[in-house]
Amino acid sequence: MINIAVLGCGTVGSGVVDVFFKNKESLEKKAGQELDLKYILDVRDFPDSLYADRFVKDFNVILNDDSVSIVVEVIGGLEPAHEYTRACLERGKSVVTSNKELVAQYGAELLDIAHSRHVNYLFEASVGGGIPIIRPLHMCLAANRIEEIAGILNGTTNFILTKMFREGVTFDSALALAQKLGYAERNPADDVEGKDACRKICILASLAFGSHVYPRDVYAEGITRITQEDVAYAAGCGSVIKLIGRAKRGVNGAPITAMVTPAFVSHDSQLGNVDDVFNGILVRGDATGDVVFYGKGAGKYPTASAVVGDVIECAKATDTSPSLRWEKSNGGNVAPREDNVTAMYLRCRSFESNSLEDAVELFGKVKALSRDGKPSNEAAFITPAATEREIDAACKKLEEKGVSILSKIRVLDY
Ligand SMILES: NC(=O)C1=CN([C@@H]2O[C@H](COP(=O)(O)OP(=O)(O)OC[C@H]3O[C@@H](n4cnc5c(N)ncnc54)[C@H](OP(=O)(O)O)[C@@H]3O)[C@@H](O)[C@H]2O)C=CC1
Ligand SMILES: N[C@@H](CC=O)C(=O)O
Repeated sequence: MINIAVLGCGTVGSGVVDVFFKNKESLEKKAGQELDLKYILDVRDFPDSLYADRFVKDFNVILNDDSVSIVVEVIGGLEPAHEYTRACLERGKSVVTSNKELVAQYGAELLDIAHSRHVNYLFEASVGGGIPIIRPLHMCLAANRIEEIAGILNGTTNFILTKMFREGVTFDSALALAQKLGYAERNPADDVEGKDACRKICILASLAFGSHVYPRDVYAEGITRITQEDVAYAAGCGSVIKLIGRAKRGVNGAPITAMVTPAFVSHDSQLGNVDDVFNGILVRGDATGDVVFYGKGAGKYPTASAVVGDVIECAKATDTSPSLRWEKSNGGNVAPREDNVTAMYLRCRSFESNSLEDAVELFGKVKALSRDGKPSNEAAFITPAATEREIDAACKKLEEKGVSILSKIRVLDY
């Protein structure tokens, strides 16, 4: 018999409890053992729960019970999740989590502790909600040298963008709905400012490239500045605007490129068709080429599915998974944003000069864009690919000529 404890009974935790009891019989068959969910830890009271007798408020009850060998941490945030996870691993308990903030900050350290105690620290649910991506990366795609990963990694922002620009819902209403549906982070600014997607690309980059990548080193921009006008220009050139997290291996030992930004992607591309709460993650391997993973990226049951899958994996494991690991680093392994090479969409307004003519002069051969109702003093165009340093310098010169830059969005070819 394997005893399990769940820390945190919110959206994901309550989903884990439901899925566990609903599918207990088949989970036991898959694990090859009897399983029980012995404790549920939360700060709140749940007197009406079917499982009220399993609730505890003192973490030490779980830590000190040697019959508990798998702990699910779905409290979220850094503390006390970090302290609890360390303590459990050090006591020889495997830990399963959906907490990407914790993995992105302390993943290398926690994986090292798990290895030293011959237990597992599994976090399939930390990226892509219900989509299998962590295990495919380090197991199914193990034959490959991963060159690049790019994806829509945040369900809340993809849901908001879809609601706003397909259905005309306001930003605030779309966000409120995402919160009601259990998609958003406790602080939804983490979603809309790109921090959540940043944590996820850091986890994927750490695993794919073998050295810990910290969120503080990765440039992240959210969706709050995207306007209806930008969406119209994107549509006019066969594109959609998506929040894309991406990471690319550096050539010949150079630092990796990683960032999270809104981007124009072709409407016909694999990522251009990913809408609502769905996520899509493209992995480029040297043997397999492009593989795309798609599914619900947030929500109670999709996320619980990934968590419970990891619980079964822990129950079956006889030792630590050797391939789920990366080296500790002090950071600094990501190239500065200015080195990134990209084409850029710019929307400008000018009252004094013809901004498009100035743009051509400054950027070279730009692609002019149009939209219905474009004011005569507005210009929108896509620059040729250049480093962001060069684009920043040209934008500065444009502004010196009296042109206001209203929008600046990267153009990607995924
Ligand atoms: N929601 C989603 O779709 C997804 C979430 N995640 C991640 O999963 C984690 C959990 O998310 P989610 O379930 O949405 O968050 P919730 O806020 O819904 O759940 C967290 C639960 O933990 C409780 N809690 C807070 N502090 C403690 C504590 N010290 N001890 C015990 N319990 C505590 C909270 O109680 P109280 O509310 O009273 O503070 C709440 O019930 C986060 O890391 C999140 O980023 C990952 C993938 C998808
Ligand atoms: N807030 C996150 C939840 C899942 O990771 C998201 O919207 O993607």
